Amino acid sequence: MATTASQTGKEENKKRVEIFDTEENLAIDLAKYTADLSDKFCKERGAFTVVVSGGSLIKSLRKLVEVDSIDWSRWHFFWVDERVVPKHHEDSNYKLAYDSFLSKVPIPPGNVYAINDSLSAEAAADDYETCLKHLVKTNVLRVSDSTGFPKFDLMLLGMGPDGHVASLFPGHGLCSENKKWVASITDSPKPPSERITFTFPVINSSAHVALVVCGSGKAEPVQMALNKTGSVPAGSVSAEEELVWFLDKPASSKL
Ligand SMILES: O=C(O)[C@H](O)[C@@H](O)[C@H](O)[C@H](O)COP(=O)(O)O
Repeated sequence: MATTASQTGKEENKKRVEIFDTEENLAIDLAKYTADLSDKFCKERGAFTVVVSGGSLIKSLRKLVEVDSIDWSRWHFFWVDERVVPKHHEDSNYKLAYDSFLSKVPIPPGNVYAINDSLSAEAAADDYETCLKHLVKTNVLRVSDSTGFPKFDLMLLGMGPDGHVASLFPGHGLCSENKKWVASITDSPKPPSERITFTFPVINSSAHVALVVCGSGKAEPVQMALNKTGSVPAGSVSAEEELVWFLDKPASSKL
């Protein structure tokens, strides 16, 4: 059972907060939310562009693999950030998503866009950006009319205990990067230190963003992000259609 903040009049334009008694119920609702958007975009444009983070978000996608109605052949799958390690390294977000999700659903392998793991962080970021620009040219990926940045249909993001999203960390200069679509970082405070990450203009040009946050250890940054009582990167996340926060009770305990 979820409590929607919009029922309490807290809804701001294009932002909704859903609070769940358990992570299990959150995962069930997240699967339905994602499947509904997949149906919508597959009907509207014959494709569905989905971006995931690493971390515990992938575990919360487990119920999605049980949804029979999804047309996986239309999915195009991306990462909002990735560690610059070999694809099958234990720190790889590709490996994390493959083992828990991609290996269980029939998304065409050519529609799964992993980084080129033979490149340096900087070259891998440029290479990923080139890949996105090609997908814009071939109309797989839309561009936002208002920002000119790529407009993914759905981003499914986690948030760190310091309020970071993707690999955009508090106080890091990358949080204000407003030209690049994909940037590299070599001093990530969360190991491993070398990563690539989408920038905020790309994240915030998404049609839909789901910020999935569980556990009492994140209650403080959730409160800071939602009540604007402090600046954490997650507080800067927005979406062109709708941003939905999926919280379990412990993560919402300071709201
Ligand atoms: O590559 C990464 O490290 C992730 O993309 C990162 O942004 C993650 O989403 C947060 O750190 C939350 O991770 P947890 O949910 O596991 O705390």
